[in-house]
Amino acid sequence: MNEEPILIWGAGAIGGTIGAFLRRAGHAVTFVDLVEEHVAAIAAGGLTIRGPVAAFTTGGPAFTPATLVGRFRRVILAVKAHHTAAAAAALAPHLAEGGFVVSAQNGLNELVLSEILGASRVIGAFVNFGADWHGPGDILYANRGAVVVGELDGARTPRILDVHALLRDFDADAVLADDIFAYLWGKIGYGALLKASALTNETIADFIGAPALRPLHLALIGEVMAVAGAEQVRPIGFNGYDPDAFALGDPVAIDESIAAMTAFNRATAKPHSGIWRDLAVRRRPTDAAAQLAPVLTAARRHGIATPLLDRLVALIGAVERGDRVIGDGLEQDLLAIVGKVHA
Ligand SMILES: NC(=O)C1=CN([C@@H]2O[C@H](COP(=O)(O)OP(=O)(O)OC[C@H]3O[C@@H](n4cnc5c(N)ncnc54)[C@H](OP(=O)(O)O)[C@@H]3O)[C@@H](O)[C@H]2O)C=CC1
Ligand SMILES: CC(C)(CO)C(=O)C(=O)O
Repeated sequence: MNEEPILIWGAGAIGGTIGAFLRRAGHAVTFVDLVEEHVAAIAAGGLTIRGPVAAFTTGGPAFTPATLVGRFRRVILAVKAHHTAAAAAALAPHLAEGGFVVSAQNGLNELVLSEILGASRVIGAFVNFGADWHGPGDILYANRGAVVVGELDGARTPRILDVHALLRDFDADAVLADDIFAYLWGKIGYGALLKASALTNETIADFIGAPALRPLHLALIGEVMAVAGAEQVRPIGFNGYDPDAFALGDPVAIDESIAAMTAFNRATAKPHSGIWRDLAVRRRPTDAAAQLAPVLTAARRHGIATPLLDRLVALIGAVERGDRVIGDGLEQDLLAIVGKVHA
Protein backbone atom coordinates (compact mmCIF):
# COMPACT_ATOMS: atom_id res chain seq x y z
CA MET A 1 0.00 0.00 0.00
CA ASN A 2 2.01 3.05 -1.18
CA GLU A 3 -0.90 5.44 -1.73
CA GLU A 4 -0.67 8.77 0.11
CA PRO A 5 -2.79 8.42 3.23
CA ILE A 6 -6.25 9.85 3.70
CA LEU A 7 -6.47 11.66 7.02
CA ILE A 8 -9.67 11.12 9.01
CA TRP A 9 -9.97 13.98 11.53
CA GLY A 10 -12.57 13.00 14.12
CA ALA A 11 -12.69 9.19 14.05
CA GLY A 12 -15.95 8.71 15.94
CA ALA A 13 -19.21 7.29 14.59
CA ILE A 14 -19.00 8.85 11.13
CA GLY A 15 -15.25 9.30 10.65
CA GLY A 16 -14.47 5.91 12.20
CA THR A 17 -16.96 4.14 9.94
CA ILE A 18 -15.82 5.83 6.74
CA GLY A 19 -12.15 5.37 7.65
CA ALA A 20 -12.61 1.68 8.50
CA PHE A 21 -14.31 1.00 5.16
CA LEU A 22 -11.64 2.88 3.22
CA ARG A 23 -8.95 0.94 5.10
CA ARG A 24 -10.72 -2.34 4.32
CA ALA A 25 -10.94 -1.33 0.65
CA GLY A 26 -7.15 -1.07 0.59
CA HIS A 27 -6.58 2.66 1.07
CA ALA A 28 -3.94 4.04 3.39
CA VAL A 29 -5.81 5.78 6.20
CA THR A 30 -4.49 7.75 9.18
CA PHE A 31 -6.89 8.54 12.03
CA VAL A 32 -6.93 11.53 14.39
CA ASP A 33 -9.17 11.85 17.42
CA LEU A 34 -9.19 13.59 20.79
CA VAL A 35 -10.16 10.44 22.71
CA GLU A 36 -6.86 8.82 23.69
CA GLU A 37 -8.29 5.36 24.45
CA HIS A 38 -10.03 5.32 21.06
CA VAL A 39 -6.82 6.36 19.31
CA ALA A 40 -4.93 3.59 21.13
CA ALA A 41 -7.54 1.00 20.11
CA ILE A 42 -7.36 2.02 16.43
CA ALA A 43 -3.54 2.02 16.46
CA ALA A 44 -3.59 -1.48 17.98
CA GLY A 45 -5.80 -2.77 15.14
CA GLY A 46 -8.93 -2.77 17.28
CA LEU A 47 -11.34 -0.57 15.31
CA THR A 48 -14.49 -2.70 15.10
CA ILE A 49 -17.46 -1.92 12.88
CA ARG A 50 -20.53 -3.90 13.89
CA GLY A 51 -24.24 -3.89 13.19
CA PRO A 52 -26.63 -4.95 10.43
CA VAL A 53 -24.60 -3.52 7.55
CA ALA A 54 -21.12 -4.94 8.16
CA ALA A 55 -18.95 -6.55 10.79
CA PHE A 56 -15.16 -6.37 10.64
CA THR A 57 -12.18 -5.16 12.62
CA THR A 58 -9.40 -3.04 11.23
CA GLY A 59 -7.00 -0.35 12.37
CA GLY A 60 -4.26 1.92 11.23
CA PRO A 61 -1.93 4.70 12.29
CA ALA A 62 -3.82 6.80 14.81
CA PHE A 63 -2.92 9.95 16.71
CA THR A 64 -4.31 12.66 18.90
CA PRO A 65 -4.05 16.15 17.39
CA ALA A 66 -1.08 16.78 19.70
CA THR A 67 0.91 13.75 18.53
CA LEU A 68 0.20 13.90 14.78
CA VAL A 69 3.10 14.79 12.53
CA GLY A 70 3.20 15.35 8.79
CA ARG A 71 1.10 17.04 6.13
CA PHE A 72 -1.77 15.47 4.24
CA ARG A 73 -3.48 16.31 0.96
CA ARG A 74 -6.82 14.56 1.54
CA VAL A 75 -8.59 15.14 4.86
CA ILE A 76 -12.08 13.99 5.84
CA LEU A 77 -13.40 16.00 8.80
CA ALA A 78 -16.07 14.36 10.97
CA VAL A 79 -16.26 16.26 14.24
CA LYS A 80 -19.51 17.74 15.54
CA ALA A 81 -20.39 21.26 14.38
CA HIS A 82 -19.44 22.98 17.65
CA HIS A 83 -15.93 21.50 17.31
CA THR A 84 -15.41 22.47 13.67
CA ALA A 85 -13.54 25.74 14.23
CA ALA A 86 -11.14 24.23 16.78
CA ALA A 87 -10.54 21.17 14.61
CA ALA A 88 -9.92 23.33 11.53
CA ALA A 89 -7.37 25.44 13.38
CA ALA A 90 -5.61 22.32 14.67
CA LEU A 91 -5.55 20.55 11.32
CA ALA A 92 -4.49 23.59 9.24
CA PRO A 93 -0.72 23.04 9.84
CA HIS A 94 -1.16 19.43 8.67
CA LEU A 95 -2.76 20.37 5.37
CA ALA A 96 -0.36 19.91 2.47
CA GLU A 97 -0.04 22.54 -0.22
CA GLY A 98 -2.99 21.97 -2.54
CA GLY A 99 -4.63 19.88 0.16
CA PHE A 100 -8.35 19.95 0.98
CA VAL A 101 -10.82 19.08 3.71
CA VAL A 102 -14.05 17.17 3.04
CA SER A 103 -16.70 18.02 5.64
CA ALA A 104 -18.63 14.83 6.48
CA GLN A 105 -20.85 16.61 8.99
CA ASN A 106 -24.35 17.89 9.71
CA GLY A 107 -24.92 21.63 9.38
CA LEU A 108 -23.26 24.22 7.18
CA ASN A 109 -19.72 23.61 8.43
CA GLU A 110 -18.38 24.30 4.96
CA LEU A 111 -18.93 28.01 5.70
CA VAL A 112 -16.88 27.85 8.92
CA LEU A 113 -14.13 25.84 7.20
CA SER A 114 -14.03 28.26 4.27
CA GLU A 115 -13.45 31.17 6.64
CA ILE A 116 -10.62 29.43 8.47
CA LEU A 117 -8.93 27.50 5.66
CA GLY A 118 -10.09 29.34 2.53
CA ALA A 119 -12.96 28.14 0.31
CA SER A 120 -10.63 26.54 -2.24
CA ARG A 121 -9.51 24.06 0.42
CA VAL A 122 -13.03 22.92 1.29
CA ILE A 123 -15.14 20.18 -0.28
CA GLY A 124 -18.76 19.77 0.76
CA ALA A 125 -20.31 16.48 1.77
CA PHE A 126 -23.60 15.28 3.17
CA VAL A 127 -24.03 12.00 5.03
CA ASN A 128 -27.26 10.49 6.30
CA PHE A 129 -26.14 7.02 7.32
CA GLY A 130 -26.56 6.14 10.98
CA ALA A 131 -23.71 5.26 13.34
CA ASP A 132 -22.94 5.44 17.05
CA TRP A 133 -19.64 5.44 18.94
CA HIS A 134 -20.07 2.98 21.79
CA GLY A 135 -16.58 3.00 23.28
CA PRO A 136 -12.91 2.88 22.31
CA GLY A 137 -12.67 1.07 18.98
CA ASP A 138 -16.37 0.13 19.08
CA ILE A 139 -18.62 1.63 16.40
CA LEU A 140 -22.15 0.59 15.50
CA TYR A 141 -22.87 1.15 11.79
CA ALA A 142 -26.64 1.13 12.11
CA ASN A 143 -27.95 1.72 8.61
CA ARG A 144 -26.89 2.89 5.18
CA GLY A 145 -28.07 6.33 4.14
CA ALA A 146 -27.37 9.00 1.57
CA VAL A 147 -23.72 9.89 0.97
CA VAL A 148 -23.16 12.92 -1.27
CA VAL A 149 -20.09 14.95 -2.15
CA GLY A 150 -19.50 18.03 -4.26
CA GLU A 151 -17.30 21.05 -4.82
CA LEU A 152 -18.80 24.13 -3.18
CA ASP A 153 -19.22 25.77 -6.61
CA GLY A 154 -20.42 22.54 -8.26
CA ALA A 155 -17.38 22.23 -10.50
CA ARG A 156 -16.28 18.81 -11.78
CA THR A 157 -12.63 18.97 -10.78
CA PRO A 158 -10.12 16.11 -10.83
CA ARG A 159 -10.03 16.18 -7.02
CA ILE A 160 -13.82 15.87 -6.68
CA LEU A 161 -13.80 12.88 -9.03
CA ASP A 162 -11.09 11.36 -6.84
CA VAL A 163 -13.04 12.01 -3.63
CA HIS A 164 -16.25 10.66 -5.17
CA ALA A 165 -14.46 7.47 -6.21
CA LEU A 166 -13.03 7.22 -2.70
CA LEU A 167 -16.46 7.58 -1.07
CA ARG A 168 -17.84 4.95 -3.41
CA ASP A 169 -15.41 2.58 -1.72
CA PHE A 170 -17.38 3.35 1.44
CA ASP A 171 -20.87 3.32 -0.12
CA ALA A 172 -21.24 2.25 -3.73
CA ASP A 173 -24.24 4.58 -4.12
CA ALA A 174 -22.36 7.74 -3.10
CA VAL A 175 -23.57 10.65 -5.22
CA LEU A 176 -21.51 13.38 -6.90
CA ALA A 177 -23.58 16.57 -6.56
CA ASP A 178 -23.60 19.74 -8.64
CA ASP A 179 -25.23 21.59 -5.75
CA ILE A 180 -24.01 20.26 -2.43
CA PHE A 181 -25.62 23.13 -0.52
CA ALA A 182 -29.05 21.98 -1.74
CA TYR A 183 -28.40 18.65 0.02
CA LEU A 184 -27.03 20.34 3.13
CA TRP A 185 -30.15 22.51 3.36
CA GLY A 186 -32.23 19.40 2.74
CA LYS A 187 -30.64 17.84 5.81
CA ILE A 188 -31.28 21.02 7.81
CA GLY A 189 -35.02 20.63 7.21
CA TYR A 190 -35.00 16.91 7.99
CA GLY A 191 -32.54 17.59 10.82
CA ALA A 192 -35.01 20.00 12.45
CA LEU A 193 -37.33 16.99 12.88
CA LEU A 194 -34.45 14.94 14.30
CA LYS A 195 -33.61 17.68 16.78
CA ALA A 196 -37.22 18.04 17.89
CA SER A 197 -37.44 14.25 18.30
CA ALA A 198 -34.46 14.47 20.69
CA LEU A 199 -36.67 16.39 23.13
CA THR A 200 -38.69 13.19 23.57
CA ASN A 201 -37.84 9.58 24.25
CA GLU A 202 -39.77 8.52 21.15
CA THR A 203 -37.82 6.87 18.37
CA ILE A 204 -37.23 9.04 15.31
CA ALA A 205 -39.69 6.85 13.39
CA ASP A 206 -42.44 7.19 16.00
CA PHE A 207 -41.86 10.92 16.32
CA ILE A 208 -41.99 11.58 12.58
CA GLY A 209 -44.90 9.17 12.11
CA ALA A 210 -47.10 10.63 14.89
CA PRO A 211 -50.19 12.27 13.34
CA ALA A 212 -50.65 14.52 16.38
CA LEU A 213 -47.21 16.03 15.74
CA ARG A 214 -47.84 16.71 12.04
CA PRO A 215 -48.45 20.48 12.55
CA LEU A 216 -45.08 20.67 14.30
CA HIS A 217 -43.32 18.79 11.49
CA LEU A 218 -44.84 21.07 8.86
CA ALA A 219 -44.05 24.25 10.76
CA LEU A 220 -40.44 23.28 11.51
CA ILE A 221 -39.75 22.36 7.90
CA GLY A 222 -41.66 25.47 6.82
CA GLU A 223 -39.32 27.74 8.78
CA VAL A 224 -36.22 26.07 7.29
CA MET A 225 -37.66 26.22 3.77
CA ALA A 226 -38.45 29.93 4.15
CA VAL A 227 -34.83 30.69 5.01
CA ALA A 228 -33.52 28.37 2.28
CA GLY A 229 -35.75 30.13 -0.25
CA ALA A 230 -34.46 33.53 0.83
CA GLU A 231 -30.93 32.16 0.40
CA GLN A 232 -31.89 31.09 -3.16
CA VAL A 233 -31.50 27.43 -2.29
CA ARG A 234 -33.97 24.76 -3.36
CA PRO A 235 -33.28 21.89 -0.94
CA ILE A 236 -32.88 18.40 -2.40
CA GLY A 237 -34.47 15.33 -0.82
CA PHE A 238 -33.03 11.97 0.22
CA ASN A 239 -34.03 8.80 2.09
CA GLY A 240 -37.74 9.61 1.94
CA TYR A 241 -37.49 13.32 2.69
CA ASP A 242 -39.14 15.30 -0.11
CA PRO A 243 -38.64 19.03 0.54
CA ASP A 244 -40.69 19.99 -2.55
CA ALA A 245 -43.75 18.26 -1.08
CA PHE A 246 -43.52 20.48 2.01
CA ALA A 247 -42.70 23.62 0.01
CA LEU A 248 -45.77 23.11 -2.18
CA GLY A 249 -47.97 22.03 0.74
CA ASP A 250 -49.10 19.05 -1.35
CA PRO A 251 -50.97 16.85 1.19
CA VAL A 252 -50.60 13.59 -0.77
CA ALA A 253 -46.89 14.09 -1.39
CA ILE A 254 -46.39 15.12 2.26
CA ASP A 255 -48.14 11.92 3.42
CA GLU A 256 -45.91 9.89 1.13
CA SER A 257 -42.77 11.63 2.34
CA ILE A 258 -43.70 11.21 6.02
CA ALA A 259 -44.45 7.51 5.41
CA ALA A 260 -41.14 7.04 3.58
CA MET A 261 -39.13 8.85 6.28
CA THR A 262 -40.87 6.80 8.95
CA ALA A 263 -40.10 3.55 7.13
CA PHE A 264 -36.47 4.59 6.60
CA ASN A 265 -36.03 5.33 10.28
CA ARG A 266 -37.71 2.09 11.37
CA ALA A 267 -35.10 0.09 9.48
CA THR A 268 -32.13 1.16 11.56
CA ALA A 269 -30.25 -0.10 14.56
CA LYS A 270 -29.94 3.56 15.66
CA PRO A 271 -33.49 4.46 16.67
CA HIS A 272 -32.61 7.89 18.13
CA SER A 273 -30.75 10.87 16.73
CA GLY A 274 -27.19 11.78 17.58
CA ILE A 275 -28.53 14.83 19.45
CA TRP A 276 -30.72 12.58 21.64
CA ARG A 277 -27.76 10.30 22.30
CA ASP A 278 -25.60 13.24 23.39
CA LEU A 279 -28.37 14.49 25.71
CA ALA A 280 -29.75 11.24 27.09
CA VAL A 281 -26.86 8.78 26.98
CA ARG A 282 -23.59 10.67 26.81
CA ARG A 283 -24.95 13.62 28.81
CA ARG A 284 -22.88 16.22 27.06
CA PRO A 285 -23.53 19.42 25.11
CA THR A 286 -24.92 18.87 21.63
CA ASP A 287 -24.08 20.61 18.38
CA ALA A 288 -27.72 21.60 17.76
CA ALA A 289 -27.08 25.32 18.27
CA ALA A 290 -23.93 25.24 16.12
CA GLN A 291 -25.74 23.39 13.32
CA LEU A 292 -28.57 25.92 13.27
CA ALA A 293 -26.52 29.09 13.91
CA PRO A 294 -25.90 29.90 10.22
CA VAL A 295 -29.57 29.26 9.45
CA LEU A 296 -30.74 31.62 12.18
CA THR A 297 -28.17 34.22 11.13
CA ALA A 298 -29.45 34.03 7.56
CA ALA A 299 -33.04 34.29 8.83
CA ARG A 300 -32.19 37.52 10.71
CA ARG A 301 -30.43 38.88 7.63
CA HIS A 302 -33.57 38.31 5.57
CA GLY A 303 -35.95 39.51 8.30
CA ILE A 304 -37.55 36.05 8.58
CA ALA A 305 -38.98 35.08 11.97
CA THR A 306 -38.06 31.58 13.17
CA PRO A 307 -39.87 31.21 16.52
CA LEU A 308 -39.91 27.42 16.41
CA LEU A 309 -36.26 26.96 15.52
CA ASP A 310 -35.36 29.55 18.18
CA ARG A 311 -37.40 27.68 20.77
CA LEU A 312 -35.99 24.33 19.65
CA VAL A 313 -32.43 25.56 20.21
CA ALA A 314 -33.45 27.08 23.56
CA LEU A 315 -35.12 23.86 24.75
CA ILE A 316 -32.13 21.71 23.77
CA GLY A 317 -29.91 24.18 25.64
CA ALA A 318 -32.20 23.92 28.68
CA VAL A 319 -31.86 20.10 28.63
CA GLU A 320 -28.07 20.41 28.26
CA ARG A 321 -27.97 22.63 31.38
CA GLY A 322 -30.28 20.30 33.29
CA ASP A 323 -33.05 22.92 33.50
CA ARG A 324 -35.49 20.79 31.51
CA VAL A 325 -35.88 17.04 31.16
CA ILE A 326 -36.37 14.94 28.03
CA GLY A 327 -39.77 13.30 27.95
CA ASP A 328 -41.33 16.06 30.05
CA GLY A 329 -43.69 17.16 27.28
CA LEU A 330 -41.18 19.48 25.64
CA GLU A 331 -42.69 18.82 22.24
CA GLN A 332 -45.95 20.30 23.59
CA ASP A 333 -44.03 23.48 24.29
CA LEU A 334 -43.12 23.58 20.57
CA LEU A 335 -46.65 22.66 19.51
CA ALA A 336 -48.01 25.57 21.53
CA ILE A 337 -45.86 27.92 19.46
CA VAL A 338 -47.19 26.35 16.28
CA GLY A 339 -50.70 27.06 17.54
CA LYS A 340 -49.90 30.69 18.29
CA VAL A 341 -47.57 31.78 15.50
CA HIS A 342 -48.25 29.46 12.60
CA ALA A 343 -52.04 29.33 13.08
N1 LIG B 1 -23.64 9.61 14.02
C1 LIG B 1 -24.51 9.70 13.00
O1 LIG B 1 -25.30 8.78 12.77
C2 LIG B 1 -24.50 10.89 12.11
C3 LIG B 1 -23.70 11.99 12.35
N2 LIG B 1 -23.65 13.02 11.45
C4 LIG B 1 -22.76 14.16 11.67
O2 LIG B 1 -21.41 13.69 11.53
C5 LIG B 1 -20.52 14.51 12.31
C6 LIG B 1 -19.72 13.60 13.24
O3 LIG B 1 -20.63 13.06 14.18
P1 LIG B 1 -20.35 11.69 14.95
O4 LIG B 1 -19.37 10.88 14.21
O5 LIG B 1 -21.67 11.13 15.27
O6 LIG B 1 -19.68 12.25 16.30
P2 LIG B 1 -18.77 11.45 17.32
O7 LIG B 1 -18.82 12.22 18.59
O8 LIG B 1 -19.13 10.02 17.33
O9 LIG B 1 -17.31 11.56 16.68
C7 LIG B 1 -16.59 12.76 16.62
C8 LIG B 1 -15.21 12.47 17.19
O10 LIG B 1 -14.37 13.61 16.98
C9 LIG B 1 -13.70 13.90 18.21
N3 LIG B 1 -13.28 15.30 18.23
C10 LIG B 1 -13.93 16.38 18.74
N4 LIG B 1 -13.19 17.49 18.54
C11 LIG B 1 -12.06 17.10 17.91
C12 LIG B 1 -10.90 17.79 17.47
N5 LIG B 1 -10.77 19.13 17.63
N6 LIG B 1 -9.93 17.09 16.86
C13 LIG B 1 -10.05 15.74 16.70
N7 LIG B 1 -11.12 15.03 17.12
C14 LIG B 1 -12.11 15.71 17.72
C15 LIG B 1 -14.72 13.57 19.26
O11 LIG B 1 -14.17 13.50 20.56
P3 LIG B 1 -15.15 13.86 21.79
O12 LIG B 1 -16.17 12.75 21.86
O13 LIG B 1 -14.21 13.89 22.96
O14 LIG B 1 -15.77 15.18 21.47
C16 LIG B 1 -15.26 12.25 18.72
O15 LIG B 1 -14.44 11.17 19.07
C17 LIG B 1 -21.44 15.51 13.06
O16 LIG B 1 -21.53 16.69 12.30
C18 LIG B 1 -22.80 14.79 13.05
O17 LIG B 1 -23.88 15.70 13.18
C19 LIG B 1 -24.35 12.98 10.28
C20 LIG B 1 -25.17 11.92 10.00
C21 LIG B 1 -25.35 10.83 10.91
C1 LIG C 1 -30.44 10.13 12.64
C2 LIG C 1 -29.31 10.38 11.70
C3 LIG C 1 -28.35 9.23 11.74
C4 LIG C 1 -29.82 10.50 10.26
O1 LIG C 1 -30.49 9.36 9.82
C5 LIG C 1 -28.61 11.65 12.00
O2 LIG C 1 -28.29 12.41 11.13
C6 LIG C 1 -28.25 12.04 13.37
O3 LIG C 1 -28.23 11.23 14.29
O4 LIG C 1 -27.94 13.23 13.55
